[in-house]
Amino acid sequence: MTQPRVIRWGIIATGYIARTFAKDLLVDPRTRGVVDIRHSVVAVASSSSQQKAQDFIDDILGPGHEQKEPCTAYGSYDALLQDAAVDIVYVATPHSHHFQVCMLCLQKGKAVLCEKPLVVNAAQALALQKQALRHQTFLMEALWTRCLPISKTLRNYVLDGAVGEILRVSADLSIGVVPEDVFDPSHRMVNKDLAGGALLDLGIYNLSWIFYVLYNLRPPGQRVIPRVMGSAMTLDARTGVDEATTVLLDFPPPTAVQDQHAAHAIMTTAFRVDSSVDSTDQAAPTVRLQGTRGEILLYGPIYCPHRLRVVRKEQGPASVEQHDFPIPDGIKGMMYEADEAARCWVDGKLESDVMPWHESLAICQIMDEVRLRSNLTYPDSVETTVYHGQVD
Ligand SMILES: NC(=O)C1=CN([C@@H]2O[C@H](COP(=O)(O)OP(=O)(O)OC[C@H]3O[C@@H](n4cnc5c(N)ncnc54)[C@H](OP(=O)(O)O)[C@@H]3O)[C@@H](O)[C@H]2O)C=CC1
Ligand SMILES: O=C1OC[C@@H](O)[C@H](O)[C@H]1O
Repeated sequence: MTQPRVIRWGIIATGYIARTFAKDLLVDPRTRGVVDIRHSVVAVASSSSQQKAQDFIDDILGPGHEQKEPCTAYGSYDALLQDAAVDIVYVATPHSHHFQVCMLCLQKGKAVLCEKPLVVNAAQALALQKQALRHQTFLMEALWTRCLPISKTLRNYVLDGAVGEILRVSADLSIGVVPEDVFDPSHRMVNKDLAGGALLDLGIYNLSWIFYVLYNLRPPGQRVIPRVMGSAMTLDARTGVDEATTVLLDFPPPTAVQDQHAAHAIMTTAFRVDSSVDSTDQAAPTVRLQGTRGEILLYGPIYCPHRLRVVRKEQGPASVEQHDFPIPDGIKGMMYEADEAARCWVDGKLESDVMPWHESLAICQIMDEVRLRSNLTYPDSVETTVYHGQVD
């Protein structure tokens, strides 16, 4: 049997999600039926200190781990990018730093999987994509939800026309916290200097689901960028980022296609209310796709829904199909996006069809317009498209 191709990852930043991602990365790929590739963490960089990177390595590769490849700790992001052993870099800094760090990675010829949102605005997304093209280097927004098995199941139902033409999508991600109690003003979730706020941090998932169904899964000639028809944004009194955002989108029918209708989408995201306060089986769906012949419903937090139901209206109650997607203890599910990025890189692709550049760009354009309507801006140093050529 052929040996799996080993993908050598460099991890940039050592916070919460970097640790979670690295742990998922090291789960034996055969446990999910993957035999063509295997992931290895060969370098970790912290902007704070080399010791912080070393502590991270000691944690993820501590006793019980079988990785054969050595892993180096770096005290700067730049130093990691000089390491020839690194094939692909996972960027896990706050939003404010994605643009500069990714530009640097691409300049050094390193493939990049960057945490969501890819960048802070559409101009930055375009500049980054030009940089990837110039250096012929892979770039992907780490929208992990798109790569989960539940998304593939949903994709098949939509493409099979299981519920007819989908005319409305609604998605909610609301986390039910009192921001003043749980987020210090310096916390990345509410800090303007780190490009915090509900829209960029949470609303990106809602937009991703909406775009997946009403854009990505349509044939290329039928993809239309939606119009923002309305939005409401409540700004955090302490820091000025948004703590609640609602957006109404209109996807006009493509002019070249007869008998196709407009589709509407509604996204809601908020800190103070919960997507569902009901933790029983009766909880409301968090993503709802309404079609001409029925609906597809997702349950659980929209970044990782655990249940999918398909309800076909003309066949009565017996037509309900349900699929559950339990995630094993100790795993979040981020290895699926790593598999996707790794395979694209092995195949010499610059982008992934699952999360293509034009879609990351289109989603940034929507977020820009929503922010513009409510006058939410980030500091110039965060919104800039001027690449400094280095990262502090
Ligand atoms: N996919 C998912 O489910 C999730 C994704 N995310 C995304 O991951 C990214 C990081 O989030 P998260 O890990 O929660 O954030 P953390 O605050 O836990 O970690 C961010 C890390 O970035 C580095 N960093 C560099 N500059 C700064 C700075 N000025 N202020 C703070 N940290 C800095 C630090 O690492 P060091 O000191 O080592 O350089 C820090 O530990 C965001 O894009 C977020 O949207 C977050 C949570 C869940
Ligand atoms: O990406 C995310 O998903 C889960 C949320 O709790 C987190 O704040 C966010 O960054």
